Amino acid sequence: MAKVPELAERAGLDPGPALVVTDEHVADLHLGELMEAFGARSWKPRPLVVAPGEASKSMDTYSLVMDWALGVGITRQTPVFALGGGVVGDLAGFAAATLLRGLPLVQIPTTVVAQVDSALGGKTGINHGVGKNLIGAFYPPRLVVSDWGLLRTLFRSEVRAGCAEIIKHGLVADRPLATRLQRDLGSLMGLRDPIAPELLRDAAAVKATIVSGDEREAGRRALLNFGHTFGHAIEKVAGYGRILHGEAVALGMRAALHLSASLKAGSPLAPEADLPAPFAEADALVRDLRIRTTLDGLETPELMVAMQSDKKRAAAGLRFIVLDDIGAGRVADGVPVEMVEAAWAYARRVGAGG
Ligand SMILES: NC(=O)c1ccc[n+]([C@@H]2O[C@H](COP(=O)([O-])OP(=O)(O)OC[C@H]3O[C@@H](n4cnc5c(N)ncnc54)[C@H](O)[C@@H]3O)[C@@H](O)[C@H]2O)c1
Ligand SMILES: O=C(O)C(=O)C[C@@H](O)[C@H](O)[C@H](O)COP(=O)(O)O
Ligand SMILES: [Zn+2]
Repeated sequence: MAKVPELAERAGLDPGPALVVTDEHVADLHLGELMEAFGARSWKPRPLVVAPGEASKSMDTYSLVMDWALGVGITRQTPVFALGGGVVGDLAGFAAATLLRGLPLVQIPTTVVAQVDSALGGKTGINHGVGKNLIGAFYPPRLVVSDWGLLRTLFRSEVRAGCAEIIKHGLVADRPLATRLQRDLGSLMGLRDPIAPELLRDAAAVKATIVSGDEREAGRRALLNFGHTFGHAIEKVAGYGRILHGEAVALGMRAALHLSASLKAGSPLAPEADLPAPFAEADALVRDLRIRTTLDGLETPELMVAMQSDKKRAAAGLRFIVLDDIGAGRVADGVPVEMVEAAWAYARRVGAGG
Protein backbone atom coordinates (compact mmCIF):
# COMPACT_ATOMS: atom_id res chain seq x y z
CA MET A 1 0.00 0.00 0.00
CA ALA A 2 2.90 2.34 0.77
CA LYS A 3 3.85 2.25 -2.90
CA VAL A 4 0.43 3.29 -4.29
CA PRO A 5 1.19 7.02 -4.73
CA GLU A 6 4.57 6.36 -6.31
CA LEU A 7 3.08 3.78 -8.70
CA ALA A 8 0.28 6.20 -9.57
CA GLU A 9 2.86 8.86 -10.42
CA ARG A 10 4.76 6.37 -12.57
CA ALA A 11 1.47 5.64 -14.34
CA GLY A 12 1.28 9.33 -15.29
CA LEU A 13 -0.93 10.74 -12.52
CA ASP A 14 0.18 14.01 -10.93
CA PRO A 15 0.25 14.33 -7.12
CA GLY A 16 -2.65 16.53 -6.05
CA PRO A 17 -6.35 16.21 -5.21
CA ALA A 18 -7.69 12.66 -5.44
CA LEU A 19 -10.90 10.84 -4.56
CA VAL A 20 -10.66 7.66 -2.51
CA VAL A 21 -13.75 5.47 -2.33
CA THR A 22 -13.82 2.65 0.20
CA ASP A 23 -16.24 0.86 2.53
CA GLU A 24 -16.57 0.91 6.31
CA HIS A 25 -14.77 -2.39 6.92
CA VAL A 26 -11.84 -1.56 4.67
CA ALA A 27 -11.66 2.00 6.02
CA ASP A 28 -11.27 0.66 9.57
CA LEU A 29 -8.54 -1.76 8.55
CA HIS A 30 -6.55 -0.23 5.72
CA LEU A 31 -7.50 3.35 4.83
CA GLY A 32 -5.10 4.90 7.39
CA GLU A 33 -2.09 3.30 5.73
CA LEU A 34 -3.10 4.58 2.31
CA MET A 35 -3.74 8.10 3.61
CA GLU A 36 -0.34 8.11 5.28
CA ALA A 37 1.33 7.02 2.04
CA PHE A 38 -0.41 9.84 0.16
CA GLY A 39 0.58 12.36 2.84
CA ALA A 40 4.24 11.44 2.44
CA ARG A 41 4.16 12.47 -1.25
CA SER A 42 2.07 15.66 -1.19
CA TRP A 43 -1.16 14.16 -2.50
CA LYS A 44 -4.45 15.60 -1.20
CA PRO A 45 -6.79 12.61 -0.99
CA ARG A 46 -10.44 12.95 0.04
CA PRO A 47 -11.99 9.71 1.26
CA LEU A 48 -15.62 8.67 0.93
CA VAL A 49 -16.66 5.68 3.03
CA VAL A 50 -19.75 3.79 1.85
CA ALA A 51 -21.66 1.01 3.59
CA PRO A 52 -20.11 -2.44 3.11
CA GLY A 53 -21.77 -5.10 0.97
CA GLU A 54 -23.66 -5.63 -2.26
CA ALA A 55 -26.44 -3.20 -1.32
CA SER A 56 -23.99 -0.37 -2.07
CA LYS A 57 -23.90 -1.31 -5.75
CA SER A 58 -27.11 0.68 -6.05
CA MET A 59 -28.47 3.80 -7.70
CA ASP A 60 -28.73 5.44 -4.25
CA THR A 61 -25.05 4.92 -3.40
CA TYR A 62 -23.99 5.84 -6.94
CA SER A 63 -25.95 9.06 -6.55
CA LEU A 64 -24.29 9.70 -3.19
CA VAL A 65 -20.84 9.29 -4.80
CA MET A 66 -21.82 11.70 -7.61
CA ASP A 67 -23.10 14.35 -5.15
CA TRP A 68 -19.96 14.06 -3.04
CA ALA A 69 -17.49 14.13 -5.97
CA LEU A 70 -19.16 17.06 -7.69
CA GLY A 71 -19.52 18.82 -4.34
CA VAL A 72 -15.84 18.66 -3.39
CA GLY A 73 -14.80 19.92 -6.82
CA ILE A 74 -13.04 17.81 -9.44
CA THR A 75 -11.35 18.25 -12.77
CA ARG A 76 -10.78 15.68 -15.50
CA GLN A 77 -7.35 15.09 -13.97
CA THR A 78 -8.69 14.10 -10.52
CA PRO A 79 -8.10 10.37 -10.08
CA VAL A 80 -10.48 7.99 -8.33
CA PHE A 81 -8.83 5.38 -6.12
CA ALA A 82 -11.11 2.39 -5.42
CA LEU A 83 -9.89 0.77 -2.19
CA GLY A 84 -11.91 -2.36 -1.47
CA GLY A 85 -13.55 -5.47 -2.82
CA GLY A 86 -15.60 -5.95 -5.95
CA VAL A 87 -18.43 -3.82 -4.65
CA VAL A 88 -16.27 -0.73 -4.14
CA GLY A 89 -14.37 -1.43 -7.36
CA ASP A 90 -17.50 -1.75 -9.50
CA LEU A 91 -19.21 1.25 -7.88
CA ALA A 92 -16.23 3.61 -7.84
CA GLY A 93 -15.22 2.41 -11.30
CA PHE A 94 -18.64 3.30 -12.68
CA ALA A 95 -18.44 6.69 -10.94
CA ALA A 96 -15.01 7.28 -12.49
CA ALA A 97 -16.35 6.27 -15.91
CA THR A 98 -19.22 8.73 -15.75
CA LEU A 99 -17.91 11.75 -13.80
CA LEU A 100 -17.01 14.45 -16.36
CA ARG A 101 -17.19 11.56 -18.89
CA GLY A 102 -14.19 9.87 -17.35
CA LEU A 103 -11.67 10.36 -14.54
CA PRO A 104 -8.48 8.30 -14.21
CA LEU A 105 -9.23 5.15 -12.20
CA VAL A 106 -6.88 3.24 -9.90
CA GLN A 107 -8.05 -0.08 -8.47
CA ILE A 108 -6.60 -1.21 -5.11
CA PRO A 109 -8.35 -4.57 -4.66
CA THR A 110 -8.61 -5.89 -1.08
CA THR A 111 -10.55 -9.15 -1.52
CA VAL A 112 -9.72 -12.37 -3.34
CA VAL A 113 -12.58 -11.71 -5.77
CA ALA A 114 -11.22 -8.27 -6.53
CA GLN A 115 -7.56 -9.29 -6.87
CA VAL A 116 -8.16 -12.17 -9.28
CA ASP A 117 -11.23 -10.88 -11.07
CA SER A 118 -13.16 -7.64 -10.54
CA ALA A 119 -10.27 -5.14 -10.49
CA LEU A 120 -9.11 -6.44 -13.86
CA GLY A 121 -10.78 -6.01 -17.20
CA GLY A 122 -12.77 -2.83 -16.82
CA LYS A 123 -16.30 -4.07 -16.13
CA THR A 124 -17.84 -1.47 -13.80
CA GLY A 125 -21.41 -0.95 -12.71
CA ILE A 126 -24.28 -1.26 -10.29
CA ASN A 127 -27.30 -3.51 -9.81
CA HIS A 128 -30.95 -2.84 -10.61
CA GLY A 129 -34.13 -4.44 -9.29
CA VAL A 130 -34.48 -6.10 -12.69
CA GLY A 131 -31.07 -7.76 -12.52
CA LYS A 132 -27.39 -7.80 -11.53
CA ASN A 133 -24.92 -5.34 -13.06
CA LEU A 134 -27.49 -4.05 -15.54
CA ILE A 135 -26.20 -0.46 -15.40
CA GLY A 136 -22.54 0.04 -16.12
CA ALA A 137 -19.68 0.68 -18.48
CA PHE A 138 -16.52 -0.94 -19.75
CA TYR A 139 -13.93 1.38 -18.24
CA PRO A 140 -10.38 0.05 -17.81
CA PRO A 141 -8.36 1.23 -14.81
CA ARG A 142 -5.20 3.24 -15.41
CA LEU A 143 -3.48 1.12 -12.75
CA VAL A 144 -4.21 -1.87 -10.49
CA VAL A 145 -2.16 -2.22 -7.29
CA SER A 146 -2.62 -5.65 -5.72
CA ASP A 147 -1.09 -6.56 -2.36
CA TRP A 148 -2.04 -10.05 -1.28
CA GLY A 149 -1.08 -9.24 2.34
CA LEU A 150 -4.29 -7.18 2.56
CA LEU A 151 -6.30 -10.41 2.29
CA ARG A 152 -5.22 -11.56 5.74
CA THR A 153 -7.95 -9.49 7.40
CA LEU A 154 -10.76 -11.15 5.40
CA PHE A 155 -13.21 -13.57 6.99
CA ARG A 156 -12.69 -17.18 5.85
CA SER A 157 -16.08 -17.12 4.14
CA GLU A 158 -14.95 -14.19 1.98
CA VAL A 159 -11.72 -16.00 1.03
CA ARG A 160 -13.70 -19.11 0.04
CA ALA A 161 -16.09 -17.03 -2.05
CA GLY A 162 -13.11 -15.56 -3.92
CA CYS A 163 -11.66 -19.02 -4.49
CA ALA A 164 -14.84 -19.86 -6.43
CA GLU A 165 -13.80 -17.33 -9.10
CA ILE A 166 -10.28 -18.84 -9.13
CA ILE A 167 -11.73 -22.31 -9.71
CA LYS A 168 -13.86 -20.80 -12.48
CA HIS A 169 -10.73 -19.56 -14.25
CA GLY A 170 -9.22 -23.05 -14.14
CA LEU A 171 -12.40 -24.79 -15.27
CA VAL A 172 -13.11 -22.60 -18.30
CA ALA A 173 -9.62 -21.90 -19.57
CA ASP A 174 -6.70 -23.47 -17.73
CA ARG A 175 -6.58 -27.20 -17.04
CA PRO A 176 -3.15 -27.03 -15.28
CA LEU A 177 -4.52 -24.38 -12.89
CA ALA A 178 -7.50 -26.64 -12.12
CA THR A 179 -5.13 -29.55 -11.43
CA ARG A 180 -3.04 -27.43 -9.06
CA LEU A 181 -6.22 -26.35 -7.28
CA GLN A 182 -7.20 -30.00 -6.76
CA ARG A 183 -3.95 -30.40 -4.82
CA ASP A 184 -3.57 -26.99 -3.22
CA LEU A 185 -7.06 -25.64 -2.53
CA GLY A 186 -6.49 -26.00 1.23
CA SER A 187 -3.31 -23.89 1.09
CA LEU A 188 -5.07 -21.30 -1.03
CA MET A 189 -8.03 -21.06 1.32
CA GLY A 190 -5.61 -20.81 4.26
CA LEU A 191 -3.71 -18.05 2.41
CA ARG A 192 -0.50 -19.99 2.96
CA ASP A 193 2.75 -18.63 1.53
CA PRO A 194 4.12 -19.35 -1.11
CA ILE A 195 1.30 -21.40 -2.70
CA ALA A 196 -1.50 -18.86 -2.19
CA PRO A 197 0.24 -15.85 -3.78
CA GLU A 198 1.35 -18.01 -6.72
CA LEU A 199 -2.19 -19.24 -7.34
CA LEU A 200 -3.63 -15.73 -6.92
CA ARG A 201 -1.15 -14.36 -9.45
CA ASP A 202 -1.79 -17.15 -11.95
CA ALA A 203 -5.57 -16.88 -11.61
CA ALA A 204 -5.34 -13.12 -12.21
CA ALA A 205 -3.18 -13.83 -15.26
CA VAL A 206 -5.90 -16.09 -16.74
CA LYS A 207 -8.38 -13.23 -16.51
CA ALA A 208 -5.90 -10.66 -17.82
CA THR A 209 -5.10 -12.82 -20.85
CA ILE A 210 -8.76 -13.39 -21.70
CA VAL A 211 -9.86 -9.76 -21.33
CA SER A 212 -6.87 -8.36 -23.17
CA GLY A 213 -7.98 -10.38 -26.19
CA ASP A 214 -11.67 -9.45 -25.91
CA GLU A 215 -12.16 -6.27 -23.89
CA ARG A 216 -15.88 -5.85 -24.67
CA GLU A 217 -17.01 -9.46 -24.43
CA ALA A 218 -17.60 -10.05 -28.12
CA GLY A 219 -16.35 -13.63 -27.83
CA ARG A 220 -14.06 -15.57 -25.47
CA ARG A 221 -14.54 -13.21 -22.50
CA ALA A 222 -18.05 -14.64 -22.06
CA LEU A 223 -16.39 -17.78 -20.64
CA LEU A 224 -15.69 -15.77 -17.48
CA ASN A 225 -19.45 -15.85 -16.94
CA PHE A 226 -19.40 -19.60 -16.18
CA GLY A 227 -21.85 -20.20 -13.31
CA HIS A 228 -23.05 -16.60 -13.43
CA THR A 229 -26.37 -17.01 -15.29
CA PHE A 230 -27.44 -19.22 -12.38
CA GLY A 231 -25.45 -17.25 -9.78
CA HIS A 232 -26.80 -13.82 -10.65
CA ALA A 233 -30.35 -15.19 -10.52
CA ILE A 234 -29.61 -16.57 -7.03
CA GLU A 235 -28.23 -13.21 -5.85
CA LYS A 236 -31.24 -11.36 -7.19
CA VAL A 237 -33.94 -13.70 -5.88
CA ALA A 238 -32.25 -14.01 -2.46
CA GLY A 239 -31.97 -10.21 -2.30
CA TYR A 240 -28.70 -8.43 -3.12
CA GLY A 241 -26.23 -8.89 -0.28
CA ARG A 242 -27.86 -11.92 1.37
CA ILE A 243 -25.38 -14.23 -0.36
CA LEU A 244 -21.82 -13.28 -1.35
CA HIS A 245 -21.26 -13.13 -5.12
CA GLY A 246 -18.65 -15.91 -5.03
CA GLU A 247 -20.97 -18.13 -2.99
CA ALA A 248 -23.74 -17.74 -5.57
CA VAL A 249 -21.21 -18.41 -8.35
CA ALA A 250 -20.06 -21.62 -6.60
CA LEU A 251 -23.62 -22.93 -6.51
CA GLY A 252 -24.19 -21.64 -10.03
CA MET A 253 -21.12 -23.54 -11.27
CA ARG A 254 -22.51 -26.80 -9.87
CA ALA A 255 -25.73 -26.15 -11.81
CA ALA A 256 -23.73 -25.27 -14.92
CA LEU A 257 -21.72 -28.50 -14.61
CA HIS A 258 -24.94 -30.51 -14.46
CA LEU A 259 -26.14 -28.63 -17.53
CA SER A 260 -22.84 -29.35 -19.30
CA ALA A 261 -23.31 -33.07 -18.60
CA SER A 262 -26.93 -32.99 -19.88
CA LEU A 263 -25.84 -31.27 -23.09
CA LYS A 264 -23.15 -33.87 -23.65
CA ALA A 265 -25.65 -36.71 -23.01
CA GLY A 266 -28.24 -35.09 -25.28
CA SER A 267 -31.01 -35.29 -22.66
CA PRO A 268 -31.59 -33.94 -19.13
CA LEU A 269 -29.58 -35.90 -16.56
CA ALA A 270 -31.57 -37.01 -13.51
CA PRO A 271 -30.92 -34.57 -10.64
CA GLU A 272 -30.45 -37.58 -8.29
CA ALA A 273 -27.71 -39.12 -10.43
CA ASP A 274 -23.98 -38.56 -9.93
CA LEU A 275 -22.32 -36.49 -12.64
CA PRO A 276 -20.24 -38.41 -15.19
CA ALA A 277 -16.57 -37.70 -15.97
CA PRO A 278 -15.08 -35.12 -16.42
CA PHE A 279 -17.88 -33.08 -14.81
CA ALA A 280 -17.77 -35.04 -11.54
CA GLU A 281 -14.12 -34.06 -11.07
CA ALA A 282 -14.88 -30.38 -11.67
CA ASP A 283 -17.91 -30.58 -9.40
CA ALA A 284 -15.81 -32.10 -6.59
CA LEU A 285 -13.42 -29.15 -6.80
CA VAL A 286 -16.27 -26.67 -6.30
CA ARG A 287 -17.75 -28.81 -3.52
CA ASP A 288 -14.38 -28.80 -1.73
CA LEU A 289 -14.77 -25.07 -1.13
CA ARG A 290 -17.28 -26.16 1.55
CA ILE A 291 -19.46 -23.13 0.90
CA ARG A 292 -22.73 -23.67 2.76
CA THR A 293 -25.04 -21.76 0.40
CA THR A 294 -28.19 -23.62 -0.68
CA LEU A 295 -31.31 -22.84 -2.68
CA ASP A 296 -33.53 -23.21 0.41
CA GLY A 297 -36.26 -20.58 0.28
CA LEU A 298 -35.62 -19.76 -3.39
CA GLU A 299 -38.27 -21.14 -5.77
CA THR A 300 -37.20 -22.52 -9.16
CA PRO A 301 -39.87 -20.65 -11.19
CA GLU A 302 -38.67 -17.36 -9.68
CA LEU A 303 -35.04 -18.27 -10.45
CA MET A 304 -36.01 -19.16 -14.02
CA VAL A 305 -37.66 -15.75 -14.46
CA ALA A 306 -34.66 -13.97 -12.91
CA MET A 307 -32.37 -15.59 -15.49
CA GLN A 308 -34.30 -13.82 -18.25
CA SER A 309 -32.60 -10.52 -17.33
CA ASP A 310 -29.12 -11.94 -18.00
CA LYS A 311 -27.04 -9.67 -20.25
CA LYS A 312 -25.75 -12.56 -22.35
CA ARG A 313 -29.32 -13.22 -23.52
CA ALA A 314 -29.48 -13.13 -27.31
CA ALA A 315 -32.48 -13.00 -29.65
CA ALA A 316 -32.31 -16.80 -29.69
CA GLY A 317 -32.96 -16.92 -25.92
CA LEU A 318 -30.83 -17.71 -22.91
CA ARG A 319 -27.14 -18.29 -23.39
CA PHE A 320 -25.11 -20.41 -20.97
CA ILE A 321 -21.42 -21.05 -20.48
CA VAL A 322 -20.77 -24.78 -20.23
CA LEU A 323 -17.74 -27.05 -20.20
CA ASP A 324 -16.73 -29.57 -22.84
CA ASP A 325 -13.89 -30.60 -20.56
CA ILE A 326 -11.91 -29.20 -17.64
CA GLY A 327 -10.13 -26.15 -19.02
CA ALA A 328 -12.42 -25.99 -22.06
CA GLY A 329 -15.45 -23.76 -21.67
CA ARG A 330 -17.81 -22.80 -24.47
CA VAL A 331 -20.96 -20.80 -25.14
CA ALA A 332 -24.20 -22.79 -25.50
CA ASP A 333 -27.30 -21.30 -27.13
CA GLY A 334 -30.74 -22.83 -27.53
CA VAL A 335 -30.49 -24.91 -24.36
CA PRO A 336 -33.71 -26.87 -23.70
CA VAL A 337 -35.62 -25.55 -20.69
CA GLU A 338 -35.92 -29.10 -19.22
CA MET A 339 -32.12 -29.25 -18.97
CA VAL A 340 -32.03 -25.91 -17.13
CA GLU A 341 -34.72 -27.08 -14.71
CA ALA A 342 -32.83 -30.32 -14.09
CA ALA A 343 -29.69 -28.26 -13.38
CA TRP A 344 -31.58 -26.19 -10.80
CA ALA A 345 -32.90 -29.43 -9.24
CA TYR A 346 -29.35 -30.78 -9.01
CA ALA A 347 -28.10 -27.56 -7.40
CA ARG A 348 -31.04 -27.72 -4.96
CA ARG A 349 -30.09 -31.29 -3.98
CA VAL A 350 -26.34 -30.78 -3.54
CA GLY A 351 -26.05 -27.10 -2.46
CA ALA A 352 -22.75 -25.36 -3.04
CA GLY A 353 -20.76 -27.57 -0.71
CA GLY A 354 -22.95 -30.58 0.11
N1 LIG B 1 -16.21 -6.19 -12.48
C1 LIG B 1 -15.98 -7.48 -12.55
O1 LIG B 1 -15.38 -8.01 -13.50
C2 LIG B 1 -16.40 -8.35 -11.40
C3 LIG B 1 -15.84 -9.62 -11.25
C4 LIG B 1 -16.22 -10.38 -10.15
C5 LIG B 1 -17.11 -9.88 -9.21
N2 LIG B 1 -17.63 -8.63 -9.40
C6 LIG B 1 -18.51 -8.03 -8.42
O2 LIG B 1 -17.80 -7.93 -7.19
C7 LIG B 1 -18.71 -7.96 -6.11
C8 LIG B 1 -18.24 -8.94 -5.07
O3 LIG B 1 -16.97 -8.55 -4.63
P1 LIG B 1 -16.38 -9.03 -3.23
O4 LIG B 1 -16.63 -10.47 -3.06
O5 LIG B 1 -15.02 -8.49 -3.13
O6 LIG B 1 -17.38 -8.34 -2.18
P2 LIG B 1 -17.28 -7.02 -1.30
O7 LIG B 1 -16.63 -5.93 -2.01
O8 LIG B 1 -18.64 -6.80 -0.76
O9 LIG B 1 -16.32 -7.48 -0.11
C9 LIG B 1 -16.75 -8.51 0.75
C10 LIG B 1 -16.62 -8.07 2.22
O10 LIG B 1 -15.26 -8.00 2.56
C11 LIG B 1 -14.96 -6.76 3.20
N3 LIG B 1 -13.56 -6.51 2.92
C12 LIG B 1 -13.02 -6.09 1.76
N4 LIG B 1 -11.69 -6.12 1.85
C13 LIG B 1 -11.38 -6.53 3.08
C14 LIG B 1 -10.17 -6.80 3.75
N5 LIG B 1 -8.98 -6.69 3.15
N6 LIG B 1 -10.23 -7.24 5.04
C15 LIG B 1 -11.44 -7.41 5.64
N7 LIG B 1 -12.61 -7.20 5.05
C16 LIG B 1 -12.58 -6.77 3.77
C17 LIG B 1 -15.95 -5.81 2.63
O11 LIG B 1 -16.16 -4.71 3.47
C18 LIG B 1 -17.20 -6.69 2.51
O12 LIG B 1 -17.85 -6.73 3.76
C19 LIG B 1 -20.05 -8.34 -6.70
O13 LIG B 1 -20.87 -7.22 -6.79
C20 LIG B 1 -19.71 -8.87 -8.07
O14 LIG B 1 -20.77 -8.69 -8.97
C21 LIG B 1 -17.29 -7.87 -10.47
O1 LIG C 1 -15.02 -10.00 -16.33
C1 LIG C 1 -15.91 -10.68 -16.80
O2 LIG C 1 -16.19 -10.66 -18.00
C2 LIG C 1 -16.72 -11.56 -15.93
O3 LIG C 1 -17.73 -12.10 -16.38
C3 LIG C 1 -16.26 -11.75 -14.53
C4 LIG C 1 -17.37 -12.15 -13.55
O4 LIG C 1 -16.76 -12.86 -12.49
C5 LIG C 1 -18.07 -10.95 -12.93
O5 LIG C 1 -18.92 -11.39 -11.91
C6 LIG C 1 -18.77 -10.00 -13.87
O6 LIG C 1 -19.14 -8.82 -13.20
C7 LIG C 1 -20.02 -10.57 -14.47
O7 LIG C 1 -20.32 -9.79 -15.56
P1 LIG C 1 -21.75 -9.56 -16.15
O8 LIG C 1 -21.46 -8.96 -17.47
O9 LIG C 1 -22.44 -10.89 -16.22
O10 LIG C 1 -22.46 -8.65 -15.22
ZN1 LIG D 1 -18.12 -13.12 -10.86
